[in-house]
Amino acid sequence: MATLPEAYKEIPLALKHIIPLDFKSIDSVPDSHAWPKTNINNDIHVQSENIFDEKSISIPVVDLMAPNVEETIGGACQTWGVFRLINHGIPANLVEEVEFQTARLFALPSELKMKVLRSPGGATGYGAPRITPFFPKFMWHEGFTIIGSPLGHARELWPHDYQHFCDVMENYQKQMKALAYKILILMLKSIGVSEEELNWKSSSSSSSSSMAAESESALQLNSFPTCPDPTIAIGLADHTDSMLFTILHQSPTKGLQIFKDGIGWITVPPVAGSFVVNTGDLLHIYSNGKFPSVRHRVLVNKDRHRYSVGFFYGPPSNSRIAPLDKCPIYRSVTVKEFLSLKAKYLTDAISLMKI
Ligand SMILES: C=C1C[C@]23C[C@@]1(O)CC[C@H]2[C@@]12CCC[C@@](C)(C(=O)O1)[C@H]2[C@@H]3C(=O)O
Ligand SMILES: O=C(O)CCC(=O)C(=O)O
Ligand SMILES: [Fe+2]
Repeated sequence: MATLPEAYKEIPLALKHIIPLDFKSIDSVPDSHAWPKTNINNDIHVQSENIFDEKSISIPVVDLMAPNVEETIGGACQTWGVFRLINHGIPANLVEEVEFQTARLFALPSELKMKVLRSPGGATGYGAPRITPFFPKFMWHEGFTIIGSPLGHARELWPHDYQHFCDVMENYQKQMKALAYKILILMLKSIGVSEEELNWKSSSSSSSSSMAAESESALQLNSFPTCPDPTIAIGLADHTDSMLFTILHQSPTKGLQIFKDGIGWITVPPVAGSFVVNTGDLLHIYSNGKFPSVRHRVLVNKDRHRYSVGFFYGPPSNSRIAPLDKCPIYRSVTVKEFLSLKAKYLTDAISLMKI
């Protein structure tokens, strides 16, 4: 039974922080969504006026079938917090279907999408990013979160035609879960931890079985509509993801950027057939700081509506994670507890965990 939604119940959001703008009816950026230019342009790598040549800086590539995969994953997580995953085994037609269904959902009229609005203490459904209350301006984004079956919401959206959407999203989550487990084991092996040493247990579970069977995940469909003035709007503001790691598919329009110390913002363009995997806060704690969660953001585009699909993978929310190290620098924490801290303190949540 998924308990992730329970983790959000205690942290209700105001409706103004959940309801996205009706982007279809907009022909200029309203003040509520207009960010001071410096917030977006003071960084090294922005849109087309780049100081850096995009081709000269690229993130590491991890080939899941390569013999040295463990080493490349470890290196990428340690120095970048992000890598491009190839040879992952997820069928291209499934990914295409997911993207198609994502575009189909966001193309619905705003009144219909509002029928499946995330509730203030809810985790699933349509809405603005959870990080919205932390920023002075709103983001150029609408999302739809799925945890487990999207049946209830899909029925509301398409009363006579919901099954295919559900089949595609459920199949994708199932395949992503298996892929995520493989990635996790490789990440841990690279820091000398074996599959048997995975040390979290769901408090409701009587067995001491490892993560293979016990995990919780969320599928986040992201929509970044075309924007009349991308120089003053932001798709997703600077953030780190909360779970262990995220496996991301991007539609063929760039927008994602990661922040690298000493360099600045680096664009991570979409490459057909690959996923982008990025480290999250729980992995940061679990690896005792060896794999820091990576800061990233999303820029928007004047002519192309961009979509992305993130699979957020983590331990069960009632389980406790403790750093895998003889000298832990972070205290142990339940996933639920960490998500509440993140909802209250955002970027400071990790430092609050320091011993
Ligand atoms: C498990 C989750 C991670 C996430 C919150 C969520 O319940 C599903 C949506 C995820 C997302 C996607 C956009 C950025 C983000 C910070 C947000 O507001 O919602 C992440 C959340 C997260 O990683 O904390
Ligand atoms: O759209 C993207 O490329 C990234 C989305 C993202 O950061 C997220 O869903 O947390
Ligand atoms: Fe993210």
